[in-house]
Amino acid sequence: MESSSTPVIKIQHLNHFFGRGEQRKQALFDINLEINAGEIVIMTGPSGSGKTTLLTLIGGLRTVQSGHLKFLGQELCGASSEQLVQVRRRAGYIFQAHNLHGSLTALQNVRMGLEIHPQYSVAQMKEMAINILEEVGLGNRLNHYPDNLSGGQKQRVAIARALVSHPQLVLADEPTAALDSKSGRDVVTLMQKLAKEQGCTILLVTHDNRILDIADRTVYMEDGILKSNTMATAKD
Ligand SMILES: Nc1ncnc2c1ncn2[C@@H]1O[C@H](COP(=O)(O)OP(=O)(O)OP(=O)(O)O)[C@@H](O)[C@H]1O
Repeated sequence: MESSSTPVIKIQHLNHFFGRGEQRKQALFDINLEINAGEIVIMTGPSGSGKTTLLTLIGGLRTVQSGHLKFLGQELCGASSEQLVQVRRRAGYIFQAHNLHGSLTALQNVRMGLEIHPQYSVAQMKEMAINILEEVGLGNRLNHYPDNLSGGQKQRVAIARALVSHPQLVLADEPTAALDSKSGRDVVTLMQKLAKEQGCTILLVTHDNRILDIADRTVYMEDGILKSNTMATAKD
């Protein structure tokens, strides 16, 4: 068991490269970052600055090549594929394009978020999926297919799917990009509320200046370098 003071994420001297030979290009340069349990951290920065690369490395979706990246004490540099699978089970993901399955209902999409967790029975999975869909305000849309939901509703299904298994870390990449201002705000407020209730940590990449105030801390990336790491001013 890791102690409660172990950061959820601890990154030291992380570098990342794409391509080989003459095409080889460095995308991340000596990244150092710690994220603590329960924090909401927003990552901003221009297009191409390395935000998605960093997010996918943290989530075990890409191989860590150089430096140290610990997820709940587990070193991901040199981790086996089985260890990476374990990491992915402990994180929830929300992307800009919600990535819902069009042929599955809202309820079935959310239940999928539990299918990699063998400890739950079919009945438990259904109950947990219904409960979280009710929490995100979609209790009356359980059997709707994504095509019959608005953008904001689809993103709420994606949030429900990411959070249904109570992950310790939620990684969100531009979750409001496809939404109008009001829906975008509603979606992040909901993420914030659920994360606080579940005690989970959120790392959210965004260009959306309207939602920066939900962060406990903002980190800024530029040209593959983590340029600033600022605590938010105290919220009332
Ligand atoms: N699969 C890849 N192969 C080669 N280069 C890549 C790959 N993915 C990203 N890159 C390069 O790495 C750099 C960082 O890209 P990344 O997608 O992480 O930036 P970003 O900050 O998330 O950008 P955006 O805000 O546009 O999503 C860019 O120069 C990009 O072209």
